Amino acid sequence: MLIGPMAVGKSAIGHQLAQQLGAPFVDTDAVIVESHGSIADIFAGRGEHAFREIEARTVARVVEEAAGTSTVISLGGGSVLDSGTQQLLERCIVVYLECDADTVAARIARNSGRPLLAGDGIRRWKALFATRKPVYERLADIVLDVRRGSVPELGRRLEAVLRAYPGGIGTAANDTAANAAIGTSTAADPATEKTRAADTAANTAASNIPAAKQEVEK
Ligand SMILES: Nc1ncnc2c1ncn2[C@@H]1O[C@H](COP(=O)(O)OP(=O)(O)OP(=O)(O)O)[C@@H](O)[C@H]1O
Ligand SMILES: O=C(O)C1=C[C@@H](O)[C@@H](O)[C@H](O)C1
Ligand SMILES: [Mg+2]
Repeated sequence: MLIGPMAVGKSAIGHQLAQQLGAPFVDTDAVIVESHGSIADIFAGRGEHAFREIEARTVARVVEEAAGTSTVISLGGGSVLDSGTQQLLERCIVVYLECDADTVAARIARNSGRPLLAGDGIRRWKALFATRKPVYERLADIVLDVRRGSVPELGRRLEAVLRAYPGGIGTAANDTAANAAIGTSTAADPATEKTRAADTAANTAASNIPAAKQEVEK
C-alpha cells in the first residue's frame, strides 16, 4: 500500500513494483475516474467533500477485494486523512514515499488535473504536506526516500525492502507469509496482524529490520 503526497510517485512506483512482482496493481484514483469521471470534474461539480466520500468507499472496496492477495495498491494523496481508511491500513504493509518540494516542483508545474494544486501549485503542495506529513509518518511501516532515483530504481529498492520485511513478499517469517501480503492480509483483527509482524521482526535476528518501521536510504 503506497501512500504520500501528490506527485511523489505513488502511481508510477506502484505500477513498476507490481510489474516486477507480476502482481496485480490498483490505483484508487484511477478506479474513481473509471466510475465517476475525472477528479477535477468531481471537485468542480460536487465538491471535495463528495470526492472524499467516494474515495473512502473506493479504498474500502479495493482493500476488501485485495484481501489475502499480493496486490500493490496506490492511494490518492489525501485518502489517508479518513479515519476509516486509517483503520483499513492497519491490515496492510504501508509504504510512505518520502519526498520534498524541490523534487516534485517540476512534476507539479507540468501537471495536471490535481484540483488542490490549482494556482500556485508548489505553495499549495507545501501547505498540504505540512499538515499531512505527521499522518503519513504515523501510518507508515516502511519509509522509502524517493528524492533520488528513477522509477525502475525505486521499484527495485522497494522490492528488496519488501522481500526482507516480515510478512512481506516471499518471506517465511510467519504465517502472514502464507497470504503473501503486499497490499493486505486476511487477519480478522488488523491490529493484531500488524503487531504480529512487528513482533516477528524483533525476533528475526537475520533480518536486521527494526520492529515497527523501517527507513530506507534516508
Ligand atoms: N522517481 C521519479 N523520477 C522521475 N519521475 C518520476 C519519479 N516518480 C514519479 N515520477 C513522475 O512524476 C509524475 C507524478 O508521479 P505519480 O503520478 O506516480 O505521482 P502520485 O504520487 O501518484 O501523485 P497523485 O497523488 O497526484 O496521484 C509522473 O509523471 C511520474 O512518471
Ligand atoms: O492529495 C490529495 O488530496 C489528492 C491527491 C490525488 O491523488 C487525488 O486523489 C486528488 O487530486 C486529491
Ligand atoms: Mg497517483
